Amino acid sequence: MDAEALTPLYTGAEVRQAEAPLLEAGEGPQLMARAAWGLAGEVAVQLRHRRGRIYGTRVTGLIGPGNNGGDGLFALALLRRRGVDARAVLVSDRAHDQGLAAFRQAGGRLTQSIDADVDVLIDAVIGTGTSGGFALPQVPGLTEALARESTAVVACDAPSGVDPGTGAVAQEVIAADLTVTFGGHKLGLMVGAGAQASGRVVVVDIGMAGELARFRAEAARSRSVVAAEPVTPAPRRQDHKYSRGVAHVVAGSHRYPGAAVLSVRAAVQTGCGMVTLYAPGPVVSLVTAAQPEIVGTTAPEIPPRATAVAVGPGIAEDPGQCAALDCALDWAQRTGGRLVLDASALTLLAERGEQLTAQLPASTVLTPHLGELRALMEAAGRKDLCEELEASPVTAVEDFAGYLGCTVLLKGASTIIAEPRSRTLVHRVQAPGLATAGSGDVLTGVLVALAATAGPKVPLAEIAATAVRRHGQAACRLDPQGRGGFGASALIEACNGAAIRASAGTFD
Ligand SMILES: NC(=O)C1=CN([C@@H]2O[C@H](COP(=O)(O)OP(=O)(O)OC[C@H]3O[C@@H](n4cnc5c(N)ncnc54)[C@H](O)[C@@H]3O)[C@@H](O)[C@H]2O)[C@@H](O)CC1
Repeated sequence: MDAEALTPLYTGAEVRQAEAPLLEAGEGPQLMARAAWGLAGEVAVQLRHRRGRIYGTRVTGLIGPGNNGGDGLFALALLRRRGVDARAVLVSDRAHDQGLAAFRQAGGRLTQSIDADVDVLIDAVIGTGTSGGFALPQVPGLTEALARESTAVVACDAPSGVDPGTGAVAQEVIAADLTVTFGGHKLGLMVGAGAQASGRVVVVDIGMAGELARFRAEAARSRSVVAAEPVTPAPRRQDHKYSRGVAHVVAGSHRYPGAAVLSVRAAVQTGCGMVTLYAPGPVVSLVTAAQPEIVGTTAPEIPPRATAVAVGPGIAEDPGQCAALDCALDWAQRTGGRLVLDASALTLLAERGEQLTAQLPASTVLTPHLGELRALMEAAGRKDLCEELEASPVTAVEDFAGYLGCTVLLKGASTIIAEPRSRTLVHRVQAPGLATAGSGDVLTGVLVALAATAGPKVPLAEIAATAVRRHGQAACRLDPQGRGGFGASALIEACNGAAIRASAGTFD
C-alpha cells in the first residue's frame, strides 16, 4: 500500500507535543481561532441538516476550565454572530478568559442548565488535557439532553471521558453524535469504546500539519487509518490462471454449508486465477452449483498450486475439516504461503491451549472478533492482555501479534490489524449492518483472494486492511443510511463494486 495514502493516527499526547513549538512561538491564539472556526462550521452544518436554518436555532456549550473550553466559547461566539441563541454552562469555577470575553461580546448568555429545546449541545469540557476519571458535570437537563434524539451532541476535539490516546473510556462519558477533532486523527477516537463514544469524526486542519509530519517521521511506531487501497495486480496479458494466484478455501460442513458458499463466492468475485474448496462432498456440490468455476476437493491436503489458504468459515464439528487445519498450518510453515484463520479454525486453535503459539507460521493472519480474541488470549496464557483490551485495544492487539509472531486482525466497528514489526492499521466504518450472519465469511473470502494475488512484498496487514476496507465500503454502498437492510450474500457483489471504484481512484 502506498504509505502516503494512509492517514496517520496520533495519540492526544503526540498532538500536544506537535503543538508545543507552535505555542512557544506564540501561535496559540491562531490555533484556537482555527479550531473554533472549524467547530462552529460543523455545528452550523448540523443545524442546517436538523432545522433547515442557522438563524434562530439554539446551541448550548458545556465549557470546561482549559483550552478545550476556550475552543467552545470562541465557537459559540461565532455561532451567536450568525443569529444562533448561543448559551454556555461553565462547569468549573475557571474558564478561558479571552474565550469568555469573546462569547460575552458576541451576545452569548451564561446559563446554569440545559433547556429541552436545545438543537446542539457542544461538549467542550475536556479535550487532550484529560487526566484521571471523568464524572458527568452536575448540570440540570444534561442527562435528558444526552438521551434526546432531537439534540445533537458535538464533541470539541474529543468526547469528555474518552482517553484520546487509547480509546479507553472513563466510568462516565459524554457520548457524541459527532466529534470535531483538531490537527489530525486521534487514535482513541478510532478504536474500542472511545470510537463508539465519538460518533462520526471530522478532522479540522488548524495549521499544524507540518509539525505533525515532522513528529510522525520521528515517531517510533506509526499507526494509520486505512484511507486507500494497496494495488493488487491487474491481470497481465501473459497471465494464466495459475500465475494470477490460487486461493484455497477450507469451509463449510454438514451443519453450516452456507459459510462455504459465502466465502468461496466472495473469493471468486474478488478475482484471482482460481478458487479451490475443500469441504464434505454435499457442500462441494452446493458450492459448485452456486459458483461453477470453482474446483472442489474432498482431500484435506492443500493443492500444490495454492498461493493462499483460508480455513475456518463454518467448519465446526467436521473432523475432516479439522484435519485440514493441520495440513494448512504445515503448508504455511513449509512454503511461507499466506494463511487466513477465521471462525471455527480459531476455536480449534484455542482448544490447543498454550501449544497454539508454537504452531502459527509468521505468514498467518488470525481474524477473530472480540470474543474469539479473548478466548485465544486466554488459551495462549495471556489473560493479562484481555484486561488491556479495554484500557488500550491497539496496544493489546499489537502485543498479542508480537507474542504469537503473526498478524492479528480484530474485527468490529473498528478493525485493528497488527503485524509484528510493521505499522498497525486501524479501519473504522459506520456500517452497523455488517453485524449480520455470514458477513465474516465474506470477509474471509475477499481476504484470501487478495492474499493469493498480492505480490510477495505486500505486507499481510495491508492486504487484510484492503479486504476490510472493501467489505466496509460495500456495506456503506448497500446501506448508506445504516439501517441494516441487507444480508451477507448482497455484500459479495457490492465488495466487487467497491474494488472497481477503488482501482479507478474514486474512493472517498
Ligand atoms: N494548546 C492550544 O493552544 C490549543 C489547544 N486546543 C484545544 O485545547 C485542548 C487542550 O487544552 P488543555 O491543555 O487546556 O486541556 P483541556 O482543556 O483538554 O483540559 C484541561 C482541563 O480539564 C481539567 N481536567 C482534566 N482531566 C479532567 C477530568 N478527568 N475531569 C474533570 N476535569 C478534568 C483540568 O483540570 C484542566 O483544567 C485541546 O483538546 C483542544 O480542544 C485547540 O484550541 C488548538 C490549540
